[in-house]
Amino acid sequence: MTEIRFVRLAHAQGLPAPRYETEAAAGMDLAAAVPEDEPIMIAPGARALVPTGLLLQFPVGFEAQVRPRSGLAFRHGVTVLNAPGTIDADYRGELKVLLVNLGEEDFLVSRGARIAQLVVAAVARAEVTEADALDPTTRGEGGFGSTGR
Ligand SMILES: O=c1ccn([C@H]2C[C@H](O)[C@@H](COP(=O)(O)OP(=O)(O)OP(=O)(O)O)O2)c(=O)[nH]1
Repeated sequence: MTEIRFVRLAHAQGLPAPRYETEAAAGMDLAAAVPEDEPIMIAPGARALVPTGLLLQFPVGFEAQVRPRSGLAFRHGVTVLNAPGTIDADYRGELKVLLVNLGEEDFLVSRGARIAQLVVAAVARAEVTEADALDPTTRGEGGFGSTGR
């Protein structure tokens, strides 16, 4: 199994560590590391960068994706603006979650609220080469609903 190491910054002390909630869950919930007395208010249409107080390390060849939680999206219209957020294997900064409120009411992010989930995934890296032409295919330039017409 891939090891994902994390460091908890001072403002995340006391919050639950990222972990899989069920045996085969794909994502680990991320908790908001905002001060108890300073929740973040996200007005309708507004966005906020929410700290998690976590530094992550995982092997090269993997990424971590920050994805929305469906319950928050369904109940409040709150989602991850840049979903899936990409956490690079060489990033050593704090993991942050960019939330947007697409709902019609203010949304309050309290300390410890589970705001998003983290999915670790293998990534392929490609060697990029420039060419004069590409190999022909049956599809050719067809796209955007071209099949079945
Ligand atoms: O939701 C996110 C997305 C990114 N990051 C961190 C980890 C990632 O490795 C780094 C850079 O992200 P990205 O490549 O998406 O940002 P960019 O806008 O292209 O900035 P940069 O020039 O720093 O790559 O920011 C987060 O903490 N949360």
